[in-house]
Amino acid sequence: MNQSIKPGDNPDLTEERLSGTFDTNSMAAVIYGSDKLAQRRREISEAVSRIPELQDSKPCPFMTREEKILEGSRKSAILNRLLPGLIDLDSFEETVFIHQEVIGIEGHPLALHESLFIPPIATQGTDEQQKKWLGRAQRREIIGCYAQTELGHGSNLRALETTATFDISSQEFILNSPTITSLKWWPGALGKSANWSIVIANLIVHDKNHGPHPFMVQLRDEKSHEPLPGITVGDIGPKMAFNGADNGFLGFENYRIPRENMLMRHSKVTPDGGYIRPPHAKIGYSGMVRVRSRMAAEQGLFLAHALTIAVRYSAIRRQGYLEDRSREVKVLDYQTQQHRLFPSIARAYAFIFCGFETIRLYDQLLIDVQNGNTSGMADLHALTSGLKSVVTHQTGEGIEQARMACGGHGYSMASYISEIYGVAIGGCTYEGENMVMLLQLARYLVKSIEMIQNGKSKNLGPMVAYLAANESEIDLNLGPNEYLKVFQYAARSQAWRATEKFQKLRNSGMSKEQAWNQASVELTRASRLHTRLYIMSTFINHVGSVVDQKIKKVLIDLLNVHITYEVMDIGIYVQGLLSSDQMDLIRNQLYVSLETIRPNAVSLVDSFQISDMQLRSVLGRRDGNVYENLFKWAKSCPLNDKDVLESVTKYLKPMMDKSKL
Ligand SMILES: CCCCCCCCCCCCCCCC(=O)SCCNC(=O)CCNC(=O)[C@H](O)C(C)(C)COP(=O)(O)OP(=O)(O)OC[C@H]1O[C@@H](n2cnc3c(N)ncnc32)[C@H](O)[C@@H]1OP(=O)(O)O
Ligand SMILES: Cc1cc2nc3c(=O)[nH]c(=O)nc-3n(C[C@H](O)[C@H](O)[C@H](O)COP(=O)(O)OP(=O)(O)OC[C@H]3O[C@@H](n4cnc5c(N)ncnc54)[C@H](O)[C@@H]3O)c2cc1C
Repeated sequence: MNQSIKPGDNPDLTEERLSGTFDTNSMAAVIYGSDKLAQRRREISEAVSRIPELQDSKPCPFMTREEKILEGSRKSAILNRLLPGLIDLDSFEETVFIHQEVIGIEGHPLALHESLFIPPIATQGTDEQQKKWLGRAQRREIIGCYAQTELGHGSNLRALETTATFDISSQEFILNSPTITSLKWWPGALGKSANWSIVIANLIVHDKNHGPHPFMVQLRDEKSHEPLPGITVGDIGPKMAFNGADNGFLGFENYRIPRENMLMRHSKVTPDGGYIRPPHAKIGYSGMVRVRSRMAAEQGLFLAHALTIAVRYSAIRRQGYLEDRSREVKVLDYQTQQHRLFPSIARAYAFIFCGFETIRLYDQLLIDVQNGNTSGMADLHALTSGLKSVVTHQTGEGIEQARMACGGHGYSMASYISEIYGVAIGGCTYEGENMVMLLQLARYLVKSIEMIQNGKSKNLGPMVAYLAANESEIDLNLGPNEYLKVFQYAARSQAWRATEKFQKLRNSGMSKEQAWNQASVELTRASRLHTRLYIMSTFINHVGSVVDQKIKKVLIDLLNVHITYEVMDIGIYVQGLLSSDQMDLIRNQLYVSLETIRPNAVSLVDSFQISDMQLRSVLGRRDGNVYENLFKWAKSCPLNDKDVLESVTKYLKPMMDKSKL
């Protein structure tokens, strides 16, 4: 049963919910990993909805940037007081969720505090450093951010210019931004809110540059909040979206911090200027791997937001006719609309399933690394580099399709889809620009193929073992595992094609760097296919593990949408494997699977259980009563406070009065 049905709802939406074949609470439990987690989300939403001071003071699209930051800060402060009674304070998921629910997706002063400031202290700080700062940060006595990117450098960490030079005589590091391009640029919450930051700077000891390292740096006075002497800091201005966050700039001029402020769990500088290397050269990058490992689930949820809006709206929007000329049809009945939306529903589920898997893998890696075992770092770096790139790109595409699926009203901020889009596509850039991260994964794929070429296939990890197989024929009786083989074929042949191109260029005498550059489009294609294969196989495994038969049935239907759509989408890569008859068969299976999933479309998006408060969309309202609320929303727009605006009295009226044309 669909748990969203309530009296007074739009009957078209109720009809859809009654046609669903499964229990949406049970599906939510599968989506969020357990009945308890799904239940906690519902309880938190419910509790928040009963607290008047946590409600939006007005719709976000009617707020200026200053109002958004003020509103985010107001709610953050109230939440900090109320959190102990509302959530499990030890749960990162619940903390993120409640902020999302109460403040929304446009960012807020603490947006980076939990995800990029606290984790490096907890994982890269020594026990004493944790004792000194972790409690203060968790109680929010200080607000932090993560300052790595510079005005002139982001993707290439090795070119960062900020320096932290060790001064033995005073036992301090001296921070400097030697050039305009070395100004830190972009860190969220840095602009106006944070008073502390993790700063990534080149560690220089005895004139030797040891590369980027993390430092705990106080930026502002804890009483006055004024920037401390030697610090230049401010906001970088409005962005495409995410304007509730104050992304900032930061410069240092001979700014001194104690030696104990370098995070020293892994790399160390001793009082006499000795440098102790970390157990793995890239361990300082692990904060980024953590965020990337969470991005698939986050992005899947952004896509889920847009689809909840578009699918619900498509069920109440009537336009045009099919057979019955007496009543217009729901636009959701058009095959084109289904083709536009249903494969994205499948992707949202797939991304969330993958996302919870990579979060689990990261948590395991963290335990391993704390125990001195860094052997899993390269695998997870490669996997999360590809995943963040593919998922953010496809999420952006899916959200834009959802907007177009809502016609004209999709373009209105009342739909809220443009904000969701703007926030989500930030992910194509932050935590590593997508092309750059695809090329990181490509390094791993090329190395794997070189292992096969050197007769060491048995050393390949399970994720790349398929690169050594030799599939040349596929049974026409296509089930999920045959689709997987088709995808393996595509990913394998592209990985070999790209590697061989790189090797050929090398053998022609080209430098490694030039050959890599000349092969890079092919290499990124290989990375995308590898990642899409991983997403598909995780989806198949996840559905296989579901116990509830009604849920399993609909997830198999959704999986059929996914596998047929994905294989059609990569048709060009499987021409050598599949005949045109087989391609036709798959195409027809896709159309059948769209029809099969149609009665469950609304229930599938309802199962994400995104509350109206969190969705902030007039079009996506749970009750489907869109038109009267669109009219209310438009009337409440500040432009309608007066009938005659100054723009008219001051300019247009005099122009019309004087016009001689
Ligand atoms: C609905 C729910 C919403 C929830 C709510 C969300 C709201 C939404 C919030 C928005 C929040 C935004 C938050 C943004 C926060 C930032 O954006 S912070 C800044 C992030 N910046 C980046 O990601 C920079 C990207 N660049 C890099 O990471 C590095 O420069 C690169 C690309 C990895 C290259 O590093 P490099 O040191 O030059 O290394 P390179 O020579 O390429 O490689 C050397 C070896 O190291 C290996 N390696 C590199 N990195 C690693 C690693 N991490 N681990 C292991 N090995 C590694 C390589 O694989 C390579 O191995 P081999 O092939 O040699 O075996
Ligand atoms: C919303 C948002 C929030 C952010 N928050 C933070 C934060 O909190 N803290 C922080 O430190 N930073 C933050 N950032 C910065 C972000 O991490 C960087 O912008 C990102 O890492 C990309 O780096 P870049 O801007 O230097 O891009 P560039 O590297 O300049 O990219 C420009 C183009 O060059 C290409 N390119 C670059 N290098 C290569 C290469 N080696 N091979 C092929 N192509 C290449 C890219 O693919 C891209 O097409 C944020 C950014 C955004 C948008």
